[in-house]
Amino acid sequence: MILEATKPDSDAALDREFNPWLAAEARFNEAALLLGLDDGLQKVLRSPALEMTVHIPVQLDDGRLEVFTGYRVQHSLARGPAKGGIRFAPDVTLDEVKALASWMTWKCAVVNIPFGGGKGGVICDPAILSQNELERITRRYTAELIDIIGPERDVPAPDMNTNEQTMAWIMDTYSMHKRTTVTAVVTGKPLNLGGSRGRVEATGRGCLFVTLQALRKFRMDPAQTKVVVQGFGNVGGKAAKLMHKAGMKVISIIEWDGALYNSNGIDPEALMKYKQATGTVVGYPEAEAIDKHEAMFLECDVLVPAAKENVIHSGNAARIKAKILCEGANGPTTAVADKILEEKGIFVIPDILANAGGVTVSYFEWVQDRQGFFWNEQLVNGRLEEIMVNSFKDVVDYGERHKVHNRAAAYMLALDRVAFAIKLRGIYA
Ligand SMILES: NC(=O)C1=CN([C@@H]2O[C@H](COP(=O)(O)OP(=O)(O)OC[C@H]3O[C@@H](n4cnc5c(N)ncnc54)[C@H](O)[C@@H]3O)[C@@H](O)[C@H]2O)C=CC1
Ligand SMILES: O=C(O)CCC(=O)C(=O)O
Repeated sequence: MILEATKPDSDAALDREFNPWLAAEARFNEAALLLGLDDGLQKVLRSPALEMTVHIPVQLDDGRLEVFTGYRVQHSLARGPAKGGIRFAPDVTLDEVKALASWMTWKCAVVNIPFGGGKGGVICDPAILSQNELERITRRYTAELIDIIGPERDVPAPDMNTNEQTMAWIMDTYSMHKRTTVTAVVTGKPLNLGGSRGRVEATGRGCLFVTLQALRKFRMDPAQTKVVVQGFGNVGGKAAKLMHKAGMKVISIIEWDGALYNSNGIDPEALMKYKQATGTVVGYPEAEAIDKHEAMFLECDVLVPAAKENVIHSGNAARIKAKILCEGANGPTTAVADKILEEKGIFVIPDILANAGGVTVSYFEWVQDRQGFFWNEQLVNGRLEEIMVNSFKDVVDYGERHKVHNRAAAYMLALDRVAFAIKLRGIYA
């Protein structure tokens, strides 16, 4: 929601600013220029390797036949199989999936795991579909992708409105076609179907690890740290829970239908129980209701946008008061807003670093499936912490060395790693 008073000048400017593919390109261009990446490599990295659109006929519960449109984009395979989630939402577009796929390429490179980037989406509204309808959509979508996915090719995972159950259906459909059980075709599966311990909390836990590093850098005490979280789903819900456990005060939670405030801190586990019971955070008795459009601009130390793209834009970035922005969502900040945040001196932990805990534990899941040997949660979390802490240090040190902000540093580091792999493989000769 953009407030009328803060709308950018024209609808065309707004469209440009909010188009995720153009936003991804703007960040790519900035990093490529700073790196002095040659034109040929820029061309290779600029466009996705593969864009697939499928139209999926599915019978609805009432007998009607409906056709749903789905996408899978593989942006780069230079460093390994494509990796990235699948989202179900009514407003999915090919440009959005392309942007998300390219962000996966850079994200996997930032945390230095052996994957390229991919992403998928199906235009549908899970809120009005039954479980049976969702299962039929998922299975038919998977069947259409059979030739392009696989443990060595492209390994999907959950994203918005998809979950362990969706991954189980994908694994089963793929396995039926291959006539053997192939657990490593997707990650984010249920534990007893080849899932990894720690995956459900991994993205939020990764947000915690990088936030703790930022607090340490600025000599801030977690016990004195006030946090605002937007989006109380997988990423935001777990990040809030783990930050609360680490001693921080989660003073506000913002959801699509309302926001909550308590200056003494909200207990995210109690709120999650309330949300599971009622379907909403609205009406939670241990916090006061506040304006959901204003909550992001509260005085706080850490803001965690963990809902969707483009929530921080040219019309509102100047109003952010947080000292640290930990981007749990993909693309929550527009490229134009980057400059405003930089001028304000806000320390941004960019999405391709901040939310990389999810794909990191997905990598661990893929490894465990292929080994047929499963790790305990302590080992998963310990290895995740090591990767997130080292990656934070890599990005921040790189930025300080090259005198660029953290997002540019993360992109430069990632582009450099992917370009190096391309050169080594000799694709670019
Ligand atoms: N699930 C994962 O492992 C990863 C997810 N992400 C990104 O994190 C973001 C959130 O993903 P998940 O938590 O998985 O999705 P989710 O569907 O579990 O949670 C999203 C939450 O945001 C809320 N929300 C939607 N619109 C909102 C609005 N306008 N204001 C406030 N809240 C709103 C929803 O009600 C929901 O509770 C997405 O950008 C996703 O791409 C990034 C890395 C990994
Ligand atoms: O776990 C994965 O493989 C991908 C998660 C994802 O889609 C993301 O990081 O945006």
